[in-house]
Amino acid sequence: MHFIVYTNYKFKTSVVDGVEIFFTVPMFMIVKDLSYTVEVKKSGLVVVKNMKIVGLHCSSTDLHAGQIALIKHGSRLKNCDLYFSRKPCSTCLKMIVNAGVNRISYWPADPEISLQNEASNPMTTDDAKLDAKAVERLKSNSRARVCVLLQPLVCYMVQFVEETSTKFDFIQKIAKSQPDLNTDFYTVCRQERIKEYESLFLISSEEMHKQILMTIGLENLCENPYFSNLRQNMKDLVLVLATVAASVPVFGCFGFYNSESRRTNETDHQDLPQEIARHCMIQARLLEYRTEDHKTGVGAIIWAEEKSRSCDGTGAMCFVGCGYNAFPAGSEYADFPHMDDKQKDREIRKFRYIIHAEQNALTFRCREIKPDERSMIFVTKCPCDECVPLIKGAGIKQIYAGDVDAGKKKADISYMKFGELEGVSKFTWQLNPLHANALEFRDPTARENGVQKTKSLDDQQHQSKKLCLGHY
Ligand SMILES: O=c1ccn([C@H]2C[C@H](O)[C@@H](COP(=O)(O)OP(=O)(O)OP(=O)(O)O)O2)c(=O)[nH]1
Repeated sequence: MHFIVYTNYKFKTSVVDGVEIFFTVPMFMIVKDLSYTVEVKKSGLVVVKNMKIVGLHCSSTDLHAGQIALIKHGSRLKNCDLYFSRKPCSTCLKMIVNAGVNRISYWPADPEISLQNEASNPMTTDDAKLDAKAVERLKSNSRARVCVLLQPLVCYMVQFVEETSTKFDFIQKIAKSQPDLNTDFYTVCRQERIKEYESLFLISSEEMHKQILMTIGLENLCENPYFSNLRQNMKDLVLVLATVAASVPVFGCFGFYNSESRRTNETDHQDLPQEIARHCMIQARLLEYRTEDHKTGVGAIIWAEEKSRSCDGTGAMCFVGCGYNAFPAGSEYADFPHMDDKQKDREIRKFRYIIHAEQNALTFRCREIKPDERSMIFVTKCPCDECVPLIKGAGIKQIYAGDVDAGKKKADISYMKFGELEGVSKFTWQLNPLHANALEFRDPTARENGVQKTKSLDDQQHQSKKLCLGHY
C-alpha cells in the first residue's frame, strides 16, 4: 500500500505493508462529514477491493453504512476491505461477515449503535449491551479481521501536508486577488477546520474515551503507552484532514463557478451546491498525496447524480471512480524516468509514462458513466490536452478544477484544450462572477483596463455579510 515519505523537499511513495490508513481514514471522515443533520452523527464507509476504492457510502436516516454496503455491493463484498467511521453494530457485522469480507477497520471514537434500539441511549440499555456482546462473538468467530487500523504517520507528514496545502493553487489565487489582506487567512481557515473536525472525530475527555474503548472491547488500548499513542495518531490524522480541507476554503465569494456567459436550465449543466463541490474537491486533494510523481501530485474523483435519491446517505450522489497520477499499475519504483520538462533530454522525462489522475479514475472506475445522469469529475489541476478528450468522450457532463495552467503550452504537456472545450460545463475556482459583476455595477472603478479588480477583504466583509470562514 502506498504511503508518502517526505524526502529532500520532494515526495516519493514507499510501500508500507497493508497500511491503508493515510488515505482511507481521512476519506471516510469526509464521507461522514457529508451528513447535514446535527442530531445524528452519521457514519461513513469506504469499500476497497484489490487496493482500489469501489464504494464511498454514508449512513442515512433509515439505514446504517454497513446495510447500505450490502445493498449496493451484495456478494461483491467478498474479499473487500471495509473502513468504518465507527464500530459496526451486530446487524451490519453479521451481514458483511457473511458476505466474506477480508478486513473490517473502524475509527475508535464512537461505540456501535444497536439497530434494535437506536432511539434510546445505546450506552445504557440492555439491548445495547447484548449487541456489543454479539459483535464481539461475531468478531472472534469470523474469518475477517476486525481491527483498529491506526498507525503513526510517517515523519514530517503533517509538516509536508501543511506546506503543500498553503501553496495549493486555490489559496494562492485568493492571496493574489486580495493583496491588501493583512491576516493569514489560510491559518484562520485551518484553525476553524481543526476545531470542527476535532469535535466531530475526537473525544476530548481521556476518561470518556477510555470508557468507550472498554465498551467496544478495546481494553488493551486503555493502558499507556498504547492509549496515548492511539490518541496522538488520531489527532495527527485529524490535523492532516483539516489541513487539506483548509486548502479548499470557505472564503468570501470564492468557489467553483462557470465563467462562460451561457446560462442554461438543463440540469446536466447546473452547478452543484458549493459545499458539495468543495467536499468532493477535498477528496481529490487527499488522493493527490498518493502520487508517484516527485514534483506534481494530482487527484481526481468522479461522482454521478442518479435520477432519484438512493438509499445511501450521500443522497442521489453516487461514487464512480477515483485516481491519482502514477506510473502504470504494478510498476516498481525506478522502472520509469522521473524527470520533468526542465531536463534537456526529452527521452529521460516522465511524461510519456505517467498515467494521469483522470486516466486512472476512468480506467479503474467501478460503475458505468450513464448518458442520462449528471456525472462530474473533480480534479486538483487543470485537465491537460491528453485528458480533456477522454473526459468528454466518456460522457462526463461537468468538470470542477483549478485553471492555473489553462492555456499553457509546456514542453511535454499542454493545457490548451480545456479553454476551448464545449459541451462539458467547466467550474473553476474563482471569485463568484455574479458578485464581481455586482461590484462593477455599483463601482465602475472596479475594472482597470477591462480587467476585473477584486475588492480587499475589508471591503468584501463590509459589502457582503456572506464571509463565513469555516462555516457552511
Ligand atoms: O490533466 C492532468 C495533467 C497533468 N497530470 C499530471 C501528470 C504529471 O505527473 C504532472 C505534470 O504536471 P505539470 O504539467 O505541472 O508538469 P510538472 O511536473 O510540474 O513539470 P514542469 O513544471 O517542469 O512542466 O501532472 C495529471 O495527472 N492530469
